[in-house]
Amino acid sequence: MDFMAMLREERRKAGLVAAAGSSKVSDRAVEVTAASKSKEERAAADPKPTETVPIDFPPFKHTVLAGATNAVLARDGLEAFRVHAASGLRDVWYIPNFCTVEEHDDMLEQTYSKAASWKDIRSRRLQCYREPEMPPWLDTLASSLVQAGIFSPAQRPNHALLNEYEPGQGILGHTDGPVYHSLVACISLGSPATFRFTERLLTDEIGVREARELATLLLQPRSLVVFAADAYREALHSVPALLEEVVSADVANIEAAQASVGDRIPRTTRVSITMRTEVVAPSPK
Ligand SMILES: O=C(O)CCC(=O)C(=O)O
Ligand SMILES: [Fe+2]
Repeated sequence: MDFMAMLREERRKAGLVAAAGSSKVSDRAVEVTAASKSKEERAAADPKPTETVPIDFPPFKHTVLAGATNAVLARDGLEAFRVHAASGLRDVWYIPNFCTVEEHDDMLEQTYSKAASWKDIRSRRLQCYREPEMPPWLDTLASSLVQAGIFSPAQRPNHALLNEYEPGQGILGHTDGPVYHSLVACISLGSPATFRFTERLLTDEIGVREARELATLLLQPRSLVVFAADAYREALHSVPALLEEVVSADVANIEAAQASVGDRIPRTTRVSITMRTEVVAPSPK
């Protein structure tokens, strides 16, 4: 498929992704709901919580992620990791080495374990989990994000979305929407990739003028990117569909990502884990 056709396809699919991201029940919950329909009907008068099915992931070897920068994070808070974008875009943080190599490999092993349930879309593959059906390893990640002070205990992430991108795949500019609190943390596994913020145009500006680029980041494996507030609400974020990254001078986190202008980095498979907090807890059906 040529690049323009791929973009058209991605645009068509973006609606489906948004729908998948905002649906109130996971695939597993749907299966459980369908299988126990008559039981549910009987239980209509009996407001017992719906039974959940344990997800049989292999044991996760870590109780908390212990990457080298976490000590700095615990001592100084997120401020030390703020991305200073020339556009003035605030509320984006880049944390290199958020997990160790061993933790990274363990998370990839969990991602590809037999218990994982993938949803295929044309432009990439997804796994989507939400409490109370979060696999133990993603629960550990949620705890680590609270321990690191990124999420407050009251807004512990209750939703995990895994995206797998093959070389040449990406995600078009989008916002994550009001379904979640306006704070996202995304850990990268496997390939490095560019992550870009662009201006969110008003309806009457679309097609009239080009959206401004607000910040380009290079996300290295084992890093965590966090964004919130205006970067969440007023900017679109995307991962360009590339076969190779060419690092330019406007990469806002070039030092923290330990890259140099002109570096060419071929894309391999990348898995991202996006952790968010749904505003309203899913109500048992
Ligand atoms: O893969 C990424 O880094 C971003 C994923 C993303 O934006 C999303 O799932 O909403
Ligand atoms: Fe997103």
